[in-house]
Amino acid sequence: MTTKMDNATLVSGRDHFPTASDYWSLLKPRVMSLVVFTGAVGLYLAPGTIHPILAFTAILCIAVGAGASGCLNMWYDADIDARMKRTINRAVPSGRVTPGEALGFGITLSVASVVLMWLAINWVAAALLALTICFYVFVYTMWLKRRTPQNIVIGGAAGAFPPMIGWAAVTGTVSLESVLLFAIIFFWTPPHFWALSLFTSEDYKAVGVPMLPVVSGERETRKQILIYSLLLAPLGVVPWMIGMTGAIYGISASLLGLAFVVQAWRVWRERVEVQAARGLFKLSLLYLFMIFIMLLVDHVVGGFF
Ligand code: HEM
Ligand SMILES: CC(C)=CCC/C(C)=C/CC/C(C)=C/COP(=O)(O)OP(=O)(O)O
Repeated sequence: MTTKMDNATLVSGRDHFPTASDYWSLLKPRVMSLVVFTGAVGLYLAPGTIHPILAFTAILCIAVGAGASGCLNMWYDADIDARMKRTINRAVPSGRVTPGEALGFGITLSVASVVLMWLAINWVAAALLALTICFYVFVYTMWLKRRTPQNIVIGGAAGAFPPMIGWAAVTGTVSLESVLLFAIIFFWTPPHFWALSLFTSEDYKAVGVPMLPVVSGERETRKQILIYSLLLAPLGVVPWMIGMTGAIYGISASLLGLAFVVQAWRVWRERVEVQAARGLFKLSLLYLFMIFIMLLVDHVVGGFF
């Protein structure tokens, strides 16, 4: 008896058609949820008003554009993802989605998100979204990731744009406040990623990706993590200092910054101890989430006084 799967194999030469969940996984949904959240907060904080349906559309465009760029990243990196423990089960290297399907999906969603942002919102937000997608795909993924240990610092800028996109969706402009939100994520990204790379550097080494611990060693990475954390902590408080937020945010950001520096210091002192690095990676996610939550809370509560 011929089963459904046998028929599929006969027709296509493969034993598995991609499911909706395979396509969903191409959007890197967990990572992108925080990206989209920072974009939504940028939109909410921006001065001015936007119709709720347009606000929803703008956030949807950021989500789809972010997911699409993650998909193109996984299409391009399928060769190295297939040789790393952390990524071997991704949809393309495991064969659940063909490279052609991933490429088509990523391009279609990228173009759709930018065009919709342009038509429904404004050209500044659309241009910033297009720039972000191109930065992640061309500058980070295709150019810097495999060439320099500064890949994260320069290429990581892509992940910092979403609040500026959200802000521009309301105002049609780029302003000091939105650049400040960009800067916070920009300085957050190196410690976020290098903490992780301290305990996954063997993978990167095996596939020849020049992440900082692979090229400059663990000690230098721990030093760089501490330096960026010392820059990030005060930067996180600047929105309060320039009067963009109130004390609720200012005090929260100070405490979060302090916790970040203390953990970065532990990573620096405890050398090969992976627990501290794992702790810093987790704290980095909590830090960024809480910073943006507190921006929201401060804005909402501040509005009552
Ligand atoms: C070049 C910049 C960045 C690099 C290289 C990077 C790298 C990574 C890696 C390798 C992971 C592990 C995820 C996995 O297992 O697939 C991760 C996790 C994560 N990253 Fe980043 N990241 C960057 C920027 C960002 C940005 C800008 C955000 C959000 C604003 C972000 C949010 C997250 C989240 C939420 C997770 C946890 C996902 C989970 O629980 O599986 N990352 N990051
Ligand atoms: C709106 C918009 C377009 C947003 C894009 C946001 C963005 C660039 C986020 C970067 C997030 C990320 C997971 C980078 C890791 O790439 P990697 O290839 O080093 O990680 P991997 O090894 O897990 O694939």
